[in-house]
Amino acid sequence: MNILDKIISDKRKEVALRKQLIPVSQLEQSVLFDRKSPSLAQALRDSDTGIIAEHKRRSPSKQVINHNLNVQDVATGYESAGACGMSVLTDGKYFGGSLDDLLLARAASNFPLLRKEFMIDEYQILEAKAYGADVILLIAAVLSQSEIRSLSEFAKTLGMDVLLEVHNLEELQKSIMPSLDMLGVNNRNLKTFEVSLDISKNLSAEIPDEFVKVSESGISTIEAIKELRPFGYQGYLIGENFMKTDDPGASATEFIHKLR
Ligand SMILES: O=P(O)(O)OC[C@@H](O)[C@@H](O)c1c[nH]c2ccccc12
Repeated sequence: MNILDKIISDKRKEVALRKQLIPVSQLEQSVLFDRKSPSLAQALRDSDTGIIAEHKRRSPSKQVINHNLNVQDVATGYESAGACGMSVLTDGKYFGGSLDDLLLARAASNFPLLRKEFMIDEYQILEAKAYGADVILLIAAVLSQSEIRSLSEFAKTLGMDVLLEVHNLEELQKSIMPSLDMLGVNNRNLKTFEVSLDISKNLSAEIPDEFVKVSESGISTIEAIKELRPFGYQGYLIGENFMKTDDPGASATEFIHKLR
């Protein structure tokens, strides 16, 4: 079993338990449930820098990235840096995150928040909304075409944006559908952890223009973004490069300033 299969098999068990713990009716009572979600796709279209900054304490590929930060400080730091939005890892077992991280980020900021999670069930989308997310991630490598369709259409009924992540042409071709807002190309292979910006470069021409193109993972320099821009990318998802520092907000501020 590769790491992605393992994560998904654990996730199925986790979601089954969560459903028993907190019923949907309770999620729907969250004061955040009726909040209007700002659009990350629109923020990226309107931006000349396009940074989505991520909160990630650890990962299966890098082990510990940073365990000494306060997620609220990171959120305010990223927002004042001029990031278009923030991605908050909520998986606990492999990434050290939680839904409480999302809630705290929400309490500290007003910009679009992405729930970074391995989504397999509508229940997780309801959780995302209830804990203050505006955007969900769907990973084509672990979902069938009909699952992508039903999950993305469900998110749209809640007024959320959908970022669909692919890593190869086959995943992209099965996924293109009108209920998606952004197409993200993950430069990291989630099965082997190998990273290459060529993945974004090679797939860009196959992404229809109506979707905002996002390049994800392994981006740590201004040069990388300048290389990717001519391929039509308007969004850049950056985690480790900011999170490995003592002050991710300050690091994002400097990065975004240099991009302008
Ligand atoms: O830390 P990086 O290399 O800048 O990567 C950020 C983000 O793209 C990465 O965390 C990510 C992309 N897709 C994912 C899916 C699940 C978990 C994590 C991810």
